[in-house]
Amino acid sequence: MTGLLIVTAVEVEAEAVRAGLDGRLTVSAVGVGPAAAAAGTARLLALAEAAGRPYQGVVCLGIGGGFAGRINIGDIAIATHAIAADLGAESPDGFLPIDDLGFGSARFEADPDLVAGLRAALPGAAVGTVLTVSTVTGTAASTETLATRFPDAVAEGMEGYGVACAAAGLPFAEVRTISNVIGPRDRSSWRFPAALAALTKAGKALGLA
Ligand SMILES: O=C(O)c1cccc(C(=O)CC[C@H]2O[C@@H](n3cnc4c(=O)[nH]cnc43)[C@H](O)[C@@H]2O)c1
Repeated sequence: MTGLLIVTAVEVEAEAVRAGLDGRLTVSAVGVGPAAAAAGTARLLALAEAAGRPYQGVVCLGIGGGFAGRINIGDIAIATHAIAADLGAESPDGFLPIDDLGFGSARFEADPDLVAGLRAALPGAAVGTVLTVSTVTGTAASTETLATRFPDAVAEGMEGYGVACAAAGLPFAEVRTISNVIGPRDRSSWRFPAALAALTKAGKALGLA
Protein backbone atom coordinates (compact mmCIF):
# COMPACT_ATOMS: atom_id res chain seq x y z
CA MET A 1 0.00 0.00 0.00
CA THR A 2 1.84 3.09 -1.22
CA GLY A 3 1.23 6.80 -0.71
CA LEU A 4 -0.69 6.29 2.52
CA LEU A 5 -0.56 8.53 5.57
CA ILE A 6 -0.91 6.48 8.74
CA VAL A 7 -2.12 8.34 11.82
CA THR A 8 -2.34 7.24 15.44
CA ALA A 9 -3.53 9.10 18.52
CA VAL A 10 -0.37 8.87 20.65
CA GLU A 11 3.34 8.43 19.98
CA VAL A 12 3.62 5.02 21.65
CA GLU A 13 1.09 3.69 19.12
CA ALA A 14 3.01 5.32 16.24
CA GLU A 15 6.25 3.70 17.46
CA ALA A 16 4.57 0.29 17.59
CA VAL A 17 3.34 0.66 14.00
CA ARG A 18 6.73 1.92 12.78
CA ALA A 19 8.40 -1.13 14.34
CA GLY A 20 6.58 -3.27 11.78
CA LEU A 21 7.02 -0.96 8.82
CA ASP A 22 10.78 -0.40 8.48
CA GLY A 23 10.18 3.24 7.51
CA ARG A 24 8.25 2.49 4.34
CA LEU A 25 5.26 4.68 5.15
CA THR A 26 4.80 7.87 7.19
CA VAL A 27 3.30 7.29 10.64
CA SER A 28 2.33 10.34 12.74
CA ALA A 29 0.63 10.77 16.10
CA VAL A 30 -2.10 13.40 15.74
CA GLY A 31 -3.72 13.51 19.18
CA VAL A 32 -6.48 11.90 21.21
CA GLY A 33 -10.13 12.39 20.27
CA PRO A 34 -11.89 13.19 17.00
CA ALA A 35 -11.21 16.94 17.01
CA ALA A 36 -7.45 16.72 17.64
CA ALA A 37 -7.18 13.83 15.18
CA ALA A 38 -9.08 15.72 12.48
CA ALA A 39 -7.02 18.89 12.91
CA GLY A 40 -3.71 17.01 13.01
CA THR A 41 -4.55 14.88 10.00
CA ALA A 42 -5.78 17.85 7.96
CA ARG A 43 -2.55 19.70 8.70
CA LEU A 44 -0.38 16.78 7.55
CA LEU A 45 -2.41 16.36 4.37
CA ALA A 46 -2.18 20.08 3.59
CA LEU A 47 1.59 20.18 4.18
CA ALA A 48 2.12 17.21 1.86
CA GLU A 49 -0.11 18.76 -0.80
CA ALA A 50 1.79 22.07 -0.60
CA ALA A 51 5.09 20.19 -0.94
CA GLY A 52 3.83 18.56 -4.14
CA ARG A 53 3.74 15.08 -2.56
CA PRO A 54 0.05 14.53 -1.82
CA TYR A 55 -1.00 11.38 0.00
CA GLN A 56 -3.23 8.88 -1.79
CA GLY A 57 -5.14 7.81 1.31
CA VAL A 58 -5.27 7.86 5.11
CA VAL A 59 -5.33 4.98 7.59
CA CYS A 60 -6.27 5.58 11.23
CA LEU A 61 -4.49 2.98 13.36
CA GLY A 62 -4.58 2.55 17.10
CA ILE A 63 -5.54 0.54 20.11
CA GLY A 64 -9.21 0.33 21.07
CA GLY A 65 -11.88 -1.26 23.17
CA GLY A 66 -13.63 -4.39 21.90
CA PHE A 67 -17.23 -5.53 22.31
CA ALA A 68 -17.35 -8.70 24.40
CA GLY A 69 -18.35 -11.77 22.41
CA ARG A 70 -17.46 -10.06 19.13
CA ILE A 71 -13.65 -9.70 19.43
CA ASN A 72 -10.91 -10.53 21.93
CA ILE A 73 -8.04 -8.63 23.54
CA GLY A 74 -5.00 -8.68 21.22
CA ASP A 75 -7.19 -9.14 18.12
CA ILE A 76 -7.21 -6.76 15.16
CA ALA A 77 -10.37 -5.03 13.89
CA ILE A 78 -10.69 -3.67 10.36
CA ALA A 79 -13.43 -1.07 10.03
CA THR A 80 -16.05 -1.31 7.33
CA HIS A 81 -17.46 1.97 8.70
CA ALA A 82 -16.32 4.63 11.17
CA ILE A 83 -19.33 5.94 13.04
CA ALA A 84 -19.37 8.82 15.53
CA ALA A 85 -21.60 7.10 18.06
CA ASP A 86 -22.13 10.15 20.28
CA LEU A 87 -22.54 12.84 17.58
CA GLY A 88 -26.17 13.91 17.70
CA ALA A 89 -28.81 14.66 20.29
CA GLU A 90 -30.33 12.83 23.22
CA SER A 91 -34.11 12.59 23.32
CA PRO A 92 -36.65 10.90 25.60
CA ASP A 93 -37.07 8.34 22.81
CA GLY A 94 -33.38 7.59 22.48
CA PHE A 95 -30.29 8.91 20.72
CA LEU A 96 -30.74 10.90 17.48
CA PRO A 97 -27.68 10.82 15.18
CA ILE A 98 -26.88 13.95 13.19
CA ASP A 99 -28.19 12.11 10.12
CA ASP A 100 -31.69 12.35 11.64
CA LEU A 101 -31.16 16.00 12.53
CA GLY A 102 -30.32 16.98 8.95
CA PHE A 103 -26.70 17.93 9.71
CA GLY A 104 -24.75 15.53 7.53
CA SER A 105 -23.74 12.06 8.57
CA ALA A 106 -22.10 10.46 11.59
CA ARG A 107 -21.12 7.53 9.39
CA PHE A 108 -18.20 7.08 6.98
CA GLU A 109 -17.72 4.00 4.84
CA ALA A 110 -14.12 2.83 4.65
CA ASP A 111 -12.62 2.63 1.17
CA PRO A 112 -13.53 -0.82 -0.21
CA ASP A 113 -10.14 -1.31 -1.92
CA LEU A 114 -8.23 -0.44 1.25
CA VAL A 115 -10.49 -2.74 3.28
CA ALA A 116 -9.92 -5.56 0.77
CA GLY A 117 -6.14 -5.04 0.93
CA LEU A 118 -6.18 -5.02 4.72
CA ARG A 119 -8.34 -8.14 4.88
CA ALA A 120 -5.94 -9.95 2.57
CA ALA A 121 -2.93 -8.83 4.60
CA LEU A 122 -4.57 -9.57 7.98
CA PRO A 123 -6.65 -12.70 7.38
CA GLY A 124 -7.35 -13.28 11.08
CA ALA A 125 -8.79 -9.83 11.68
CA ALA A 126 -12.39 -9.15 12.66
CA VAL A 127 -14.27 -6.94 10.20
CA GLY A 128 -17.10 -4.62 11.20
CA THR A 129 -18.08 -1.15 12.28
CA VAL A 130 -15.67 0.74 14.53
CA LEU A 131 -17.31 3.40 16.68
CA THR A 132 -15.72 6.76 17.45
CA VAL A 133 -16.52 8.14 20.90
CA SER A 134 -15.39 11.31 22.65
CA THR A 135 -15.89 9.63 26.02
CA VAL A 136 -14.52 6.11 26.55
CA THR A 137 -17.48 3.86 27.30
CA GLY A 138 -17.24 2.91 30.97
CA THR A 139 -20.54 1.60 32.31
CA ALA A 140 -22.58 -1.53 31.67
CA ALA A 141 -25.59 0.58 30.70
CA SER A 142 -23.85 2.60 27.99
CA THR A 143 -22.08 -0.54 26.70
CA GLU A 144 -25.45 -2.26 26.32
CA THR A 145 -26.92 0.79 24.59
CA LEU A 146 -24.08 0.92 22.05
CA ALA A 147 -24.07 -2.84 21.47
CA THR A 148 -27.80 -2.65 20.73
CA ARG A 149 -27.62 0.46 18.56
CA PHE A 150 -24.72 -1.01 16.55
CA PRO A 151 -25.09 -4.79 16.27
CA ASP A 152 -22.23 -4.98 13.76
CA ALA A 153 -19.79 -2.87 15.81
CA VAL A 154 -16.70 -4.76 16.91
CA ALA A 155 -14.66 -2.00 18.53
CA GLU A 156 -14.50 1.62 19.63
CA GLY A 157 -11.77 4.23 19.52
CA MET A 158 -11.65 7.99 19.77
CA GLU A 159 -10.27 9.17 16.41
CA GLY A 160 -11.62 7.31 13.35
CA TYR A 161 -14.52 9.60 12.47
CA GLY A 162 -12.34 12.69 12.88
CA VAL A 163 -9.64 11.27 10.63
CA ALA A 164 -12.26 10.33 8.03
CA CYS A 165 -13.60 13.91 8.08
CA ALA A 166 -10.09 15.27 7.53
CA ALA A 167 -9.44 12.81 4.69
CA ALA A 168 -12.17 14.75 2.85
CA GLY A 169 -12.82 12.24 0.11
CA LEU A 170 -9.41 10.57 0.02
CA PRO A 171 -9.57 6.80 0.58
CA PHE A 172 -9.88 6.17 4.31
CA ALA A 173 -9.50 3.09 6.50
CA GLU A 174 -9.35 2.38 10.22
CA VAL A 175 -7.70 -0.48 12.09
CA ARG A 176 -7.97 -1.04 15.86
CA THR A 177 -6.06 -3.53 17.98
CA ILE A 178 -7.91 -4.49 21.11
CA SER A 179 -6.43 -3.45 24.47
CA ASN A 180 -9.55 -3.79 26.61
CA VAL A 181 -13.10 -5.03 26.75
CA ILE A 182 -15.70 -2.25 26.51
CA GLY A 183 -17.60 -2.13 29.81
CA PRO A 184 -17.39 -0.92 33.39
CA ARG A 185 -14.12 0.99 33.65
CA ASP A 186 -11.21 -1.07 35.01
CA ARG A 187 -7.97 0.36 33.70
CA SER A 188 -5.98 -2.45 35.41
CA SER A 189 -7.53 -4.92 32.94
CA TRP A 190 -6.26 -3.05 29.86
CA ARG A 191 -3.57 -5.07 28.06
CA PHE A 192 -1.37 -2.48 26.36
CA PRO A 193 1.50 -4.85 25.40
CA ALA A 194 -0.86 -7.21 23.55
CA ALA A 195 -2.51 -4.34 21.69
CA LEU A 196 0.81 -2.67 20.83
CA ALA A 197 2.23 -5.99 19.57
CA ALA A 198 -0.83 -6.31 17.33
CA LEU A 199 -0.20 -2.76 16.05
CA THR A 200 3.30 -3.84 15.01
CA LYS A 201 1.75 -6.82 13.21
CA ALA A 202 -0.72 -4.50 11.47
CA GLY A 203 2.13 -2.15 10.52
CA LYS A 204 4.04 -5.04 9.00
CA ALA A 205 0.99 -6.09 7.01
CA LEU A 206 0.49 -2.54 5.71
CA GLY A 207 4.09 -2.34 4.62
CA LEU A 208 3.95 -5.63 2.77
CA ALA A 209 0.53 -5.21 1.14
O1 LIG B 1 -0.62 3.80 28.96
C1 LIG B 1 -0.14 3.20 27.99
O2 LIG B 1 0.82 2.41 28.06
C2 LIG B 1 -0.74 3.41 26.66
C3 LIG B 1 -0.18 2.79 25.57
C4 LIG B 1 -0.75 2.98 24.33
C5 LIG B 1 -1.89 3.79 24.20
C6 LIG B 1 -2.42 4.38 25.32
C7 LIG B 1 -3.62 5.21 25.21
O3 LIG B 1 -4.17 5.66 26.19
C8 LIG B 1 -4.17 5.43 23.88
C9 LIG B 1 -5.44 6.24 23.90
C10 LIG B 1 -6.29 5.79 22.74
O4 LIG B 1 -6.76 4.50 22.97
C11 LIG B 1 -7.96 4.32 22.29
N1 LIG B 1 -8.79 3.47 23.15
C12 LIG B 1 -8.34 2.38 23.79
N2 LIG B 1 -9.34 1.76 24.42
C13 LIG B 1 -10.45 2.47 24.18
C14 LIG B 1 -11.83 2.29 24.56
O5 LIG B 1 -12.23 1.34 25.26
N3 LIG B 1 -12.69 3.22 24.11
C15 LIG B 1 -12.30 4.25 23.33
N4 LIG B 1 -11.02 4.45 22.96
C16 LIG B 1 -10.11 3.55 23.37
C17 LIG B 1 -8.47 5.70 21.97
O6 LIG B 1 -8.54 5.83 20.57
C18 LIG B 1 -7.45 6.66 22.56
O7 LIG B 1 -7.05 7.66 21.71
C19 LIG B 1 -1.87 4.22 26.56
